[in-house]
Amino acid sequence: ERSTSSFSYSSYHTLEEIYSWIDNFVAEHSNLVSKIHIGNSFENRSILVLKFSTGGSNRRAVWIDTGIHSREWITHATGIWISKKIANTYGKDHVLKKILNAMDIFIEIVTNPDGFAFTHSMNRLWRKNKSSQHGIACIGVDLNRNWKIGFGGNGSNKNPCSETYRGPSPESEPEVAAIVGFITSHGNFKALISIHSYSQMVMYPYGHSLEPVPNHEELFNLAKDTVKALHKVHGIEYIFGSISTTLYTASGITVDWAYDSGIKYAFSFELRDTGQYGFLLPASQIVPTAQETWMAIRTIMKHTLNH
Ligand SMILES: O=C(NO)N[C@H](Cc1ccccc1)C(=O)O
Ligand SMILES: [Zn+2]
Repeated sequence: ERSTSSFSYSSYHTLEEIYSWIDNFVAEHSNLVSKIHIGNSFENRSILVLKFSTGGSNRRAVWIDTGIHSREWITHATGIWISKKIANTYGKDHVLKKILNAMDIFIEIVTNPDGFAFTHSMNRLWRKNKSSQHGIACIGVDLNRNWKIGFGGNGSNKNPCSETYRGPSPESEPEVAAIVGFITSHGNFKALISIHSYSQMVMYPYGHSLEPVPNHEELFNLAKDTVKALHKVHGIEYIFGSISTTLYTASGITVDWAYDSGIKYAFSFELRDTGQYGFLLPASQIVPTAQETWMAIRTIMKHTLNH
């Protein structure tokens, strides 16, 4: 379509529809939003990031990624809705105004484009990317096991047929290498939120070890405030804590790399629901889920701004 006004924020969309929405959205909000191409996927699709900035140069930055696991469709839909929310309200939401006067926000909506296309074409429950290796029959690497901190540890799998296959080496996957390159060369990211579904959780490092991170008390309290802000919107209950103690050991994950790279406010969300629909969350829950997730993200950004 020519504009985002005909785009339904309460529906799930294909890769093509999301990419054309991105172009329309940037065109309609060019004073605040720009599109950055940070790399290409294994199957050579563009990897795109939205940058929200009111000026300055190399300001402190917040990173948000959705869709690293392609079947988690509620996360892409949430990323789209939140992008529109930021553009629509940064002039009147005083907290958001303060955040954007001092920091930039980067949102990568389709973090695993090849896998996402595959969930529309062949397999709705595909999780991994679509990389292949000569002589190996099974396809795809779990992009939440390919990061270099903790790579190869317990909680990741060396079998290419596994859903948590870590890949041949750290950052072997272009979808991961693109983010590592971008965040590392930028050098001023202060917070990262990697968004998954489902289980309704707000979690922080480490996933690869039971050892608490140095600022674990601060992260515990911030996670508590975050789930409280989320609950206030529609009464949805989230649990929170470190990944390894709240869920299980997971190695080579996004937030452990981010934390180890100096991003002290690194979180992973698991959105709705708790298993009734799981990855097949009805489209009727997109807007409510995005509304409550926005208040959670806003809480973390506000804390980052003030610390
Ligand atoms: O896959 C999902 N949820 O979609 N989550 C689990 C647990 C998790 C979540 C966040 C960070 C690390 C680990 C996973 O195995 O990756
Ligand atoms: Zn996931």
